Amino acid sequence: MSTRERVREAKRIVVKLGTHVVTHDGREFALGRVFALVESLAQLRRSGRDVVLVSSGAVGLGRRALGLEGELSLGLRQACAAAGQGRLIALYTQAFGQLDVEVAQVLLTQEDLGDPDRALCLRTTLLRLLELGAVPILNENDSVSVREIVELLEPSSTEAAAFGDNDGLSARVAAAIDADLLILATDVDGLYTANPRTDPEARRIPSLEAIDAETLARAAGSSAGGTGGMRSKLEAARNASEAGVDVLIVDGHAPRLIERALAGEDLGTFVASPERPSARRRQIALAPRCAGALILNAGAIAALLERKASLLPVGVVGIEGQFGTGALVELRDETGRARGRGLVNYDSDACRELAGKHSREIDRVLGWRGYDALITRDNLVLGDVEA
Ligand SMILES: Nc1ncnc2c1ncn2[C@@H]1O[C@H](COP(=O)(O)OP(=O)(O)O)[C@@H](O)[C@H]1O
Ligand SMILES: N[C@@H](CCC(=O)OP(=O)(O)O)C(=O)O
Repeated sequence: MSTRERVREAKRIVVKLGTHVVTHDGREFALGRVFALVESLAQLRRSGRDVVLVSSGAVGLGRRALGLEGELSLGLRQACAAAGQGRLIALYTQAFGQLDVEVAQVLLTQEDLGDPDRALCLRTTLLRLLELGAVPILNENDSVSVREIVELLEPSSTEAAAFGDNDGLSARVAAAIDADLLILATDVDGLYTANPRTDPEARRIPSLEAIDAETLARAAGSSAGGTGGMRSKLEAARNASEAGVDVLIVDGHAPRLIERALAGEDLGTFVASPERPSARRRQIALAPRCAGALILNAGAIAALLERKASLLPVGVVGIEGQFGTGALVELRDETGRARGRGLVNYDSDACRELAGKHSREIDRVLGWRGYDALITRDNLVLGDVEA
């Protein structure tokens, strides 16, 4: 599957908005920009995709509310985060609520993500929220976070550097919930050959196969008020892609950013995950049982085997069982022989309505439109797998 197709087909998406996307100058809420992004994300959610938002901005909003100017000590930053976080989530709750999408706040520390029990609780909480149609909104729990204290005490320690900010947090969350795509929205449209604010010759790098020491060396410095800088985005991108998540670094100020990114437009820097197909294939092949079955005609079987195509509704002649979106189903030919397995993009009722139809009819048949395929290529495993 090409880069563009992978982005287009992403079903579970984590979007991280940096301080300079959420605010003007690190303190004033960027109402128009954020509400436009909320509209796009609500639309994604309503189209059946899972959306998790990681939003910075608490310190900036709190700083404004408390009337604080200039450099802030760690204690004051933590106090600002406490004052700003409530305002931030209130704005999101209002905005998503106007579009009939519920939100749920989760505040995290790096310790939460490092502890297996707490990480499992987090995964379960997020997956339940997604099943319920909500958009979880995450931020680091700055007021109790010891990360920055570690950084202050040991500024050069590699451990301190490994404790990222919301870039690192969003990468770990994306990995924990098996997200397909992580969008890091910042104030620059991707990684450049050098910092574009200081080097007018710098050129954008549209995609990266691997993030090595040379790539990391290109990224230094953050904009005033942000904490991570491009380097922390690249480290986050490396961690996420190693865990099977594709990553897109984009300019959060660009109009209709989410729609254009998901349409496959060349917008920022794309970091493809080399792991994804095999990790996903293993998961599908090894799952103990299927929730139902799709019966395919000969043309569909040939398309899957010979053209490595996704499974379109037009090639499906029957459905067995009741299952939800994302369930694992068996694929059988018309003689009843098992030919593979896959994770379905539609529930069994929708599959029954769509069977035998052309993908262009999905809107008309269902009254809404998700994916063109019933099972996308990445979520298919063909050949002998246990039924
Ligand atoms: N090679 C590079 N390419 C792009 N941006 C870079 C590069 N090196 C450093 N930067 C800086 O990284 C900044 C983005 O990081 P940051 O300010 O932390 O964003 P955010 O607040 O969204 O997390 C850019 O504004 C830019 O000045
Ligand atoms: N947790 C902090 C943001 C920390 C952070 O990661 O900032 P940024 O690098 O701008 O995404 C806040 O809400 O202000």
